[in-house]
Amino acid sequence: MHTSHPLRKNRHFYWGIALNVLEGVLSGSNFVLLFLVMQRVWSGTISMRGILPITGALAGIFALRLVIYGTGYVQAQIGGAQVSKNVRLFLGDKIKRIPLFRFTQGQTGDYINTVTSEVNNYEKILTHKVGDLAKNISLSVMLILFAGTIWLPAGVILLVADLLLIPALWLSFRTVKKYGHQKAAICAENVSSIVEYVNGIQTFRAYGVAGTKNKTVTKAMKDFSDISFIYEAKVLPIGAMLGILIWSALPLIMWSASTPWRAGTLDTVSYLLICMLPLFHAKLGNGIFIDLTSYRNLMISKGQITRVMDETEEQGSMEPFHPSTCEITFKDVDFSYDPGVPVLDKIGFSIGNQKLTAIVGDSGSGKSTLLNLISKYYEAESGMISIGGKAIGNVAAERVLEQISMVDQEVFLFNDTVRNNIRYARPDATDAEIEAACREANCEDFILKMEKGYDTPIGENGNLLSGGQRQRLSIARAILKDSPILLLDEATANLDIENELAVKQAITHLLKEKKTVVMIAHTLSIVRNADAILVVSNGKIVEQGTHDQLIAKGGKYAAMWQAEEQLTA
Ligand SMILES: Nc1ncnc2c1ncn2[C@@H]1O[C@H](COP(=O)(O)OP(=O)(O)OP(=O)(O)O)[C@@H](O)[C@H]1O
Repeated sequence: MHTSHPLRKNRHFYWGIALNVLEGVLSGSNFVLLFLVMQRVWSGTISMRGILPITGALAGIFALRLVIYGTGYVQAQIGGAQVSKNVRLFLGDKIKRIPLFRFTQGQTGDYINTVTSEVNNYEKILTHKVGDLAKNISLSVMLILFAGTIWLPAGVILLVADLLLIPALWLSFRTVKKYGHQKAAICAENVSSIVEYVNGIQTFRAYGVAGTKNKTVTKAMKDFSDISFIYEAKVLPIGAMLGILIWSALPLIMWSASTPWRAGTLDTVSYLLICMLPLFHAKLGNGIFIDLTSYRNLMISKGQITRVMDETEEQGSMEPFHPSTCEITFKDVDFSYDPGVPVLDKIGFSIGNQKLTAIVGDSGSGKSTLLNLISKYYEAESGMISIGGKAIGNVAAERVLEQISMVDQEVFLFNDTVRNNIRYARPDATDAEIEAACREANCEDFILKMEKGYDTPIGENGNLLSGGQRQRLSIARAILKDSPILLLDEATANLDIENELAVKQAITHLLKEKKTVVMIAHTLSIVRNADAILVVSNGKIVEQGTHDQLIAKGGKYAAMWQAEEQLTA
């Protein structure tokens, strides 16, 4: 998709720099003209006719600088915007290939921060910093050369003053290295905590913890301002010391040039001018110091961008994956989210092709983890998972997911119309197909009651809908996708009776088609008619069979069944 590396600078950027250098040189030439005027004033040869060409030249240079500045600015902006557009496109594409589990490891804030702030920072380097540096450095060189031409030692003194930038930058770069990375890490945490706060605002408010949670966000922000303060406090003295040392070129030149001036080998105008130049030169030196320090700081952003660009991508072949059957087999599968804390322990079982298999077990026993592994949300540590006899370890998650529809507790909806939210399941579906799926999923009633029916926007993450309505929309998506495997996390317990019935009816419609269904059941009544039931406990399958077989066995399932019967009696 991208022919060159997205961070590569383009010709607009180089044009921007070249024009900035030219502008710096032209600003320097003002001093030459000033020198000529001062010489004439001093020698008393100033006349209107003599001053006119100089004023004309000054005006000409001013106009030229204006044009060059404008063009350079525009070129740098275009160049920077193009690079940041390419970087953002590249990162967007890249994020698609980063293994899904990375997004649950607190990386989301990091990615958002990289794609937004860090890319902005990098753009700032290209559009402003490098151009400013090019201009200030070329003007500084002009001043040194001009001072040196008038009286060589003055040029040497200014050059030595500029060389002081080397130790000063060495010190400031060390500070940037030490605190800049901390600053970047805290900034990413900041974004994570804000994203979490905004996403969870309803829950936080519902439980009255919006204030407490807000404190977490405020703390994250305070941490950021603290580290920024420490950083500035460390860099500031270096800059101040450098400023004083560069400025000392003024008394030094004034004093050392007074000897040739008194001896008459240096004329008064030259003496005055080389005494004035260090003032401008010192200001430039400080500017260069500040710009290079912040350039180095902004380069941390480039490092962050490169880190995301180089992240390990999802492994697995993108070849089409069409298993002949949809029998799902786990063989000796081990898995842990955190190293050393096993969640699944040498688990093995088979889910029949086009059969309804229910998974039951205690909370935290590993039921959702099984679905996470089938959908390649996570990878097994060892052992083999296969679909239709084909190991999915070597197949890209995208390809495996083409065979799977998921209906789980967390329904993600886009800030778009009802129709488009369903269409994501199958982009080429017709309106009639979408509406049919919604009818099957018991959604039609509430959709048609909405102001614009299927074309009603449902707000960010569908926050204009109830929990049951969201679940039914996710079932409609699964019906529309019509994939051969269906992974279902039945969670109707937190719905009101009306919604629970509507969702259960929708699930019954969903199960009408012959599919391989793996259903996590939180209530056992729903699994009575399953072809097979797997009972999970502590990351192991402890029992399996039909409802009747397991009841007859009188083990864990039978105990769970009895407990539920007593509860509903
Ligand atoms: N992203 C994660 N990171 C670390 N540990 C996790 C993660 N997700 C789940 N776990 C842990 O793995 C274990 C199994 O979790 P899992 O969600 O598979 O259980 P479950 O049987 O589906 O539970 P429930 O019925 O409550 O949904 C639990 O101890 C849980 O704390």
